Amino acid sequence: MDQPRIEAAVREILAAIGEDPDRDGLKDTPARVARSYAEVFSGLGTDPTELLATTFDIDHSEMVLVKDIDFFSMCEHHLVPFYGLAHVAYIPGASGRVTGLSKFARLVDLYAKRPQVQERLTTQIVEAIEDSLEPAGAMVVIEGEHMCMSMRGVQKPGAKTVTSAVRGQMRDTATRSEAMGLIMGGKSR
Ligand SMILES: Nc1nc2c(ncn2[C@@H]2O[C@H](COP(=O)(O)OP(=O)(O)OP(=O)(O)O)[C@@H](O)[C@H]2O)c(=O)[nH]1
Ligand SMILES: [Zn+2]
Repeated sequence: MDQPRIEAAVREILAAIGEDPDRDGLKDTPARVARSYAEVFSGLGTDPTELLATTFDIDHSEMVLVKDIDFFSMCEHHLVPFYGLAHVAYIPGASGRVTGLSKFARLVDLYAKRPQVQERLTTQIVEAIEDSLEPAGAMVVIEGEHMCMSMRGVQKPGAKTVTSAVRGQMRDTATRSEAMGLIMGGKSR
């Protein structure tokens, strides 16, 4: 990431809104924002296949659900945060490939830490699971609150956007409603 370029751009924005970028409270802000963006956008250029490369042979052919994974992302339209909970479920496939549970949370972060829209975030996670684990089925559900809808614009704090992407056997009505029941029984922000 080009940190000096971010610093110059932030300095320019501060000047453009009528602030004095050299006043005491703001003089370190461009560098702080540059460091902060390096963190917030650290998912750019990272490869999900590496993340899901560690797999084990565990004899389990039923659904595995990792739910209530906190995420923070940045709306690509307004560059303000959207955040909430991601839920990831899959049914191991014929290959028997199963990965460590933490990898699903890492996968959510990998795609969240980019300029995003919630629909693409949802699809990218499910597709990475499909490609790497070749599961019999997979499902990702994301509940997000968008700051661009609360602090500005339409100003509706608390409005939640729910997106889902469902593949393979997870599309079966009974399996899908079992997963949704387990997900919705949990915490909600
Ligand atoms: N589909 C989708 N839309 C999003 C997401 N995040 C933000 N948006 C929407 O992107 C839209 C951008 O609309 P524009 O009309 O181009 O921009 P705007 O004038 O700032 O829109 P308002 O937010 O309505 O003030 C808005 O309706 C946002 O609510 C997302 O993850 N998915
Ligand atoms: Zn937005």
